[in-house]
Amino acid sequence: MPGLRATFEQAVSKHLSAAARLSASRTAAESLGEPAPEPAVVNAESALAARLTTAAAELADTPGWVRIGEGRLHSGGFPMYVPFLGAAHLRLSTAATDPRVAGLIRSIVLQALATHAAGQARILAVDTESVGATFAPLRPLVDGGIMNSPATDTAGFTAVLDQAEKHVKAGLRGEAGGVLILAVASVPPLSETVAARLAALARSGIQAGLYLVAAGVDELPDAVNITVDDHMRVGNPPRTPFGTRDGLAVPVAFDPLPGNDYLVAESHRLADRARAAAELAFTDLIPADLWTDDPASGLATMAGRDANGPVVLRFDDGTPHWLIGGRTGGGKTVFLLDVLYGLAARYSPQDLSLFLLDFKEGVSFTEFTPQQSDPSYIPHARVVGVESDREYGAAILRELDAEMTRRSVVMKRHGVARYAELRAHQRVPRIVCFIDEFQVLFAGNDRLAQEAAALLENLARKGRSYGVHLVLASQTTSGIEALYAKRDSIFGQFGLRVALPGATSVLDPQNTAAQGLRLGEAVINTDGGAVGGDRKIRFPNAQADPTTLHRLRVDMWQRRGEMAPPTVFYGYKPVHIDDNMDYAALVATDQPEVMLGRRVDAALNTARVRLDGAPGRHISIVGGDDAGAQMLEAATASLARQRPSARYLVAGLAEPAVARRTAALLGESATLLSDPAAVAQAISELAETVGPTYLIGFGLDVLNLDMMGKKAFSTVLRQGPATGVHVLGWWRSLRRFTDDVGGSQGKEDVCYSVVLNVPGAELLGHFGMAATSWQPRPGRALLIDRHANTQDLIVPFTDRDRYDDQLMLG
Ligand SMILES: Nc1ncnc2c1ncn2[C@@H]1O[C@H](COP(=O)(O)OP(=O)(O)OP(=O)(O)O)[C@@H](O)[C@H]1O
Repeated sequence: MPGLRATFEQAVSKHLSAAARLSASRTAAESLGEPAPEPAVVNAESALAARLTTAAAELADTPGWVRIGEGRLHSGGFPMYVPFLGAAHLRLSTAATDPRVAGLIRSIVLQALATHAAGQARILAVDTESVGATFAPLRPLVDGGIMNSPATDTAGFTAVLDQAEKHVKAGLRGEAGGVLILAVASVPPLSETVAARLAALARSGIQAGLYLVAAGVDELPDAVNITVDDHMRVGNPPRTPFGTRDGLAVPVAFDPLPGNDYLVAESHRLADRARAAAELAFTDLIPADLWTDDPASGLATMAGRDANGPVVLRFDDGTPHWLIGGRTGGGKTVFLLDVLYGLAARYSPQDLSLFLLDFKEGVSFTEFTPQQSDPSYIPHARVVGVESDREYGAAILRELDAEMTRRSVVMKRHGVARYAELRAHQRVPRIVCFIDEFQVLFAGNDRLAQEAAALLENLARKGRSYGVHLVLASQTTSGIEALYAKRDSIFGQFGLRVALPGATSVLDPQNTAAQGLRLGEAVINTDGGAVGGDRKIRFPNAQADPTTLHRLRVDMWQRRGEMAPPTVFYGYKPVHIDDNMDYAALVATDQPEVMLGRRVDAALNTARVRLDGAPGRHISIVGGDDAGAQMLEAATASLARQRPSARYLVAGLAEPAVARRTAALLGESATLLSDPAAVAQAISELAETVGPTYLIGFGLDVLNLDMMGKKAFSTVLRQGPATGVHVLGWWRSLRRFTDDVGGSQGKEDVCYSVVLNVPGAELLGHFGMAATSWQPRPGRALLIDRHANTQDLIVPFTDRDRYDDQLMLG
């Protein structure tokens, strides 16, 4: 029987130690009924030995074979290996309540892990009759995430069967990564149902990457049967090269039990190895070729890996929006960089747009904007807002909402209903809008909060059809709960949850998967946070590899073509008129538009108001904040460029230094008046003047005009614009301003007001209801246009130094 001989040789080749090899081969030949090799036939024996040595070397590192003990031959022993992973299950007739069997199971588990590539094999342990004692020395495997906490009761055993079945199902679909070993050290008497489940697992396991080593069970299909009494006997292994019908002819002695220290140390080694293997490098997340993926059916990027392999996160119909939670310092910035670089590398800027908003000092988006020190940036970014105002957030949401409307019009025209179909007609990008500390949008529970909630809800509901995706993140429980409390219906749209260390409420309250997460780990749940839908991943630290990051960014930036840089809003930065492109472009005109600052709208337009001949064309700046003086200076500078030959009367009643600077800027066309009486006199003359003349009033509240003065001022305000006379004045008190314009009768005579640090409630009398939600804050102003009936948040033009000082102090 040459086949039998060959197979036995193969088995033996695996089993023999170098020392035993020659004598074992002689015995092997005997056991096959062949004539024992003549001691004299040294040449033949040497030839066999050489063949065995070669074969053994080839097989030495073959994963899957495990040593169970020492095969006993007449003339000595040899290491006894049996085929396991990749070939068969193992059934031991006695449970691990027999310490020798317990030792064997531990040994098999460790060998199975050791002969597989790190991270490629995992253990599901069951030990109901010894309360898990069999696996106790292997505890580091549990901590390393490659073994479960052993099931010690029937319920636990059932749960393990569920998991094994899940693995088999995934394996049969070709989706399971790695090998799963179901190590049953002991079980309670099996009910018929449970026995049938175990048998079914065994039958389908081998083709699906599940292997059982089961002790104390009566039957197991496709298993190498090992009968235990004084020693072991290896029964007929199925589908293996082991030959005889009765199994292997040699008895097998148990190996001596290794010490606990060895088991613990080996478990640590394997766990560490698995951890190291689970560690992806940032470069593993980035595809070899840039911008080759098609966004039609969704966006996908690799975020990290778990024991089953790489974990890919998607924006698609199943998980159109994501919700991320984690404490400060929990790794959110790093996780986001992984994801955003991953996406940006896969999809071109024509196929993916990024809108990035941050409402508190959190994630910084320097990678997405040109910096002075590094002009390269990720060209997918369309909007970047850092420490943004709620108003800016709402403006961006409105912009996205409008984009959905635009897309819906095109889709209707083509009679299609899905983004993928729209792409067949028009190459519009998918949009990912990331909002950090999104709950700030809802703060205040005012009109703006309601609008933001409604916009978010609409985007969350309809976004998937139009290729618009939201990623909301928060560091606080209350942040996440704010979303839930706002509209339950929004919460449900966030199918993909990412829990980073310290995350509390992104997962279902019953779901404890995020407990004990460490930095660099996250729980990914694609089932809306429900228990059981979790994958615990490790993600690489993008910041640890700045060189690669930079190279990738420069590469993308150089390919950006016509792609314009994003609109950038740094909420904490002052804006200076000298940096404003519109200011730089001003030319002389008799229809001047005075520039006051930057609007907090999606396009971050310059805030400008027209000073033409229509009634009310004056500007009041109201509030004690000395930003008022600086804004007036900037406004005057913008006016001077358009009206270089006009007359300017500069009243320096407050902030005299700024007033002087302003007069100096205007040159010969300016008259600086520092005395209230002189200013009052000038006003009465203005009432008779024909323009173009501008009164630039620093601290008009000082005037305290008498009856005549008030009358003259009213005349200037009411009739001035028609004759080319306009007032640009700063009042440090609202009361003085309303008084100077003649109370409610004069309200309409000044149609533009910029309110600084005057609380909204105080504005009611003069400006009406709409302005009362104004909350004064440094670096912001409310621009009220009475005639257009608008109130808009602006960042007023101020001096650079002032805010630099403040920032340094802060
Ligand atoms: N995957 C990782 N591997 C190793 N270290 C990490 C990983 N992710 C984060 N870290 C470490 O944790 C630190 C904090 O991470 P990160 O800045 O991303 O947190 P954050 O949640 O954004 O914090 P904050 O909101 O306070 O800025 C990083 O500087 C880094 O040292």
